[in-house]
Amino acid sequence: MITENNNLAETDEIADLLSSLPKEKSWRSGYVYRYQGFWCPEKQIPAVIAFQKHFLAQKTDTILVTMPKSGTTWLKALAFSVMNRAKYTPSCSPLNSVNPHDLVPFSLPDSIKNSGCRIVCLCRNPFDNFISLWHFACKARPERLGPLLLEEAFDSFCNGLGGFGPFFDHVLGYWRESLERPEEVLFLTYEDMKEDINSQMKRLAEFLGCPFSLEEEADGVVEGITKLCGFSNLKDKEINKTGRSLLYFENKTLFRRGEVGDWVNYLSPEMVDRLNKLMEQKLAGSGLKFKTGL
Ligand SMILES: Nc1ncnc2c1ncn2[C@@H]1O[C@H](COP(=O)(O)OS(=O)(=O)O)[C@@H](OP(=O)(O)O)[C@H]1O
Repeated sequence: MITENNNLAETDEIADLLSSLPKEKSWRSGYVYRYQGFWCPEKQIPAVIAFQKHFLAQKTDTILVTMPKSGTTWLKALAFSVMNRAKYTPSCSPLNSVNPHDLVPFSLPDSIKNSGCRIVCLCRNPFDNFISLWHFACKARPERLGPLLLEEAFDSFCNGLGGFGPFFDHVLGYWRESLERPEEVLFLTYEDMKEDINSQMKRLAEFLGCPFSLEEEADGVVEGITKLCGFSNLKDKEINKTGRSLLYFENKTLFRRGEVGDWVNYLSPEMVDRLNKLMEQKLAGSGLKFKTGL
């Protein structure tokens, strides 16, 4: 009974909270609400609150932080493989039959900041991140809402919506933390990983406290893991062609092109100009620069 009453009280609290927050139509269905500065889908707000209230981070935890469509699946595969390499060689890795999202769960609350645990943040240039988000939203959007126009989605992305935005607030928050607390926060970019995955993975392993030994390097362990977690290898696994993870997403939607610079095929010169100006303005003085593939 007590639990039931508590649940009812919490439901009322959430309804009150939602009615007090700014809201906008979601790209997919329903609304997104601006909660603690970021745009969240309605159904995820109770989860965020519960997590912030109850999750206690331990110093030994490793937290992966990403914007949706910035390379989460890739980072989960790499971090899992690096940390478990003593247990699994690439040929017997669970990644051969399980999607990375089912090996590394989603998370993030307040105690993390003070726990001294490690945080790995992966970001992607906003041009490609937006295009990847848009493609995904087009697939996930119910048919009854009609097509999600590129122009409409772009405008809303620039206004801070889309994928837990504002994009730049999210990215800059973690960028600044990584400069202030480099032992606790590692900042990676999708573009650097595409350019040289072996050296970025060595940075990751060092940060996670399990650097590759000279012997491992000579034995090709680094290349073995980067190949296992590579786009074409994961994309071709049966589980990622036909399976579902995260309860409802089809795994195949997590693997589209996996390239830097695909946005040139979609954005008009006016859009590019608008996002370039926004990026310059938001990143000014921060020291953060994104490679866009041009
Ligand atoms: N292994 C690997 N290597 C390189 N790139 C990869 C990999 N896995 C997924 N991808 C590309 O990442 C984009 C999906 O982003 P996320 O994994 O963050 O999606 S999600 O937020 O978890 O739903 C999406 O980018 P786009 O192709 O540009 O849409 C995927 O194709």
